[in-house]
Amino acid sequence: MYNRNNFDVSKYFIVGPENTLDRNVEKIIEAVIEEGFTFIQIRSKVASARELIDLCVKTSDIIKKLNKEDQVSLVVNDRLDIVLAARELGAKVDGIHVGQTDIPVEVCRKYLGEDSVIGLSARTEDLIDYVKAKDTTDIDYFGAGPLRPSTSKPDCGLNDNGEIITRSFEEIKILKESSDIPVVLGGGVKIFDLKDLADTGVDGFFLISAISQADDPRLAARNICKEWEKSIRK
Ligand SMILES: Cc1ncc(COP(=O)(O)OP(=O)(O)O)c(N)n1
Ligand SMILES: Cc1ncsc1CCOP(=O)(O)O
Ligand SMILES: [Mg+2]
Repeated sequence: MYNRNNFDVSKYFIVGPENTLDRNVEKIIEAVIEEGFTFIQIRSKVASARELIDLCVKTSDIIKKLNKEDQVSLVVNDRLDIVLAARELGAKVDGIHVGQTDIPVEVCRKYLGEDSVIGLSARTEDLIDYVKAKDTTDIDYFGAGPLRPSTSKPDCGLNDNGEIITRSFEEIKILKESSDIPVVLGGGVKIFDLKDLADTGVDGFFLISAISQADDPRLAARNICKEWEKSIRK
């Protein structure tokens, strides 16, 4: 029922109510899906559990209404409880995205089941080591980055000295070549990065602000999808 055997991380939009400049989150999600995005992550560090569950149910309804349940996957950032609660209310939430300090992948797999999508993130250089040393059986894709400092996640790429370490396209290419599961890259990604990103061979990009803070999110999503498709075809 969930999309584990059939998901596309190529055009991956992350959003929560704190990202949209007070504009309606569902409307932006609907526009982004209509324009061609293939993967949606609900992520909020401020919304209540009820708000998150409600947003999951509404997003699942949008995907269903657009008849894209097989083409567009929906996951929740960090919150296993929200995935389970939204499913209980009938939403098709395909899985979860977790990072290094979140609920372990094995625990997510146990509660979500074999057909759920589970993404894991870490800094690009840590993932290069991770793929060599660890078992990736329960992980369906890697979220890596950042490419640039991210205003949506200011701690992304922060090292122990308080510096933001961004990743070069060359490192991203090395990660992609060493990984046996899909790699999606994000953190400060803008439309003008897509060609270089596509050239690294990564399976997709993820972003928040390039769409959620754009004057016209629908137009931004359309242009970003077109640019990615053009870039991977070259
Ligand atoms: C696709 C994707 N990649 C990376 C992240 C970051 O996850 P994490 O490091 O756990 O940080 P938070 O997003 O929880 O602040 C992500 N969410 N999605
Ligand atoms: C969730 C997340 N994880 C790593 S960077 C990031 C935020 C990306 O947002 P933006 O595209 O606005 O930099
Ligand atoms: Mg997390």
